Amino acid sequence: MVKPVLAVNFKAYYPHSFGENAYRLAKDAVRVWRETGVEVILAPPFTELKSVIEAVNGTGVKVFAQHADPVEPGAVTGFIPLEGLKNLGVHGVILNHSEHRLKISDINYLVKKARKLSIETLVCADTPETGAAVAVLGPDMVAVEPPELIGTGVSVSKAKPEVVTNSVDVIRRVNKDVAILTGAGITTGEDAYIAVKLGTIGVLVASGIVKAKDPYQVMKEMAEAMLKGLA
Ligand SMILES: O=C[C@H](O)COP(=O)(O)O
Repeated sequence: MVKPVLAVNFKAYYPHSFGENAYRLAKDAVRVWRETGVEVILAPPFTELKSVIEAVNGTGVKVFAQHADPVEPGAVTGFIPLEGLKNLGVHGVILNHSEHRLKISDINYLVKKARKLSIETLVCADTPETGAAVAVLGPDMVAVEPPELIGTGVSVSKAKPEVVTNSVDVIRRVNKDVAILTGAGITTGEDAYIAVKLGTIGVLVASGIVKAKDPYQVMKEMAEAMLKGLA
């Protein structure tokens, strides 16, 4: 059976995403990975990458940066080249998140360069059509997220299931292999269950986990629901 993907974007919620909270979230994710075997991806803020990488060291949990800049290392003050992320030990990078958009030419540059550096790419898109446009570039994963539902707690899989099914449809026409994720408003196990039932392989979640009273319970519930959905 193909493993479902639980990708957790910490964003920059304060204090939830920082310091001891980020470390604890990473340890909770390791527990969920051990107990369920789902593919868990964590995307902490840049400032927490090192501690989260240490927290998951020796496990199957992957750590992604939330963004990278389309630059070569050098005189680029404040920019983040992929080489720096590689050096830190990240497994992958999120590109073109709705809150940090990139031009399509820059996504192309970063996807190709990341592949050369053995860094996985999770490219976000706001519509099924944009999802297909970025899938053509050959990333490892595409997440389609309607921006109006992000952070609302209203799940795209329930409120706009046609966005999910259309995404699978148009993305599969141009790329047979890319992993397709559902994102925006995913909050419960049921939201994640519906996302896989609609044809995607996992979910990209932020507030529903990061701001939860018990992030471990929510991650576990989502992981188990997706396993059930794919069985
Ligand atoms: O990267 C995560 C997405 O933007 C979804 O955010 P959300 O789960 O808070 O709606």
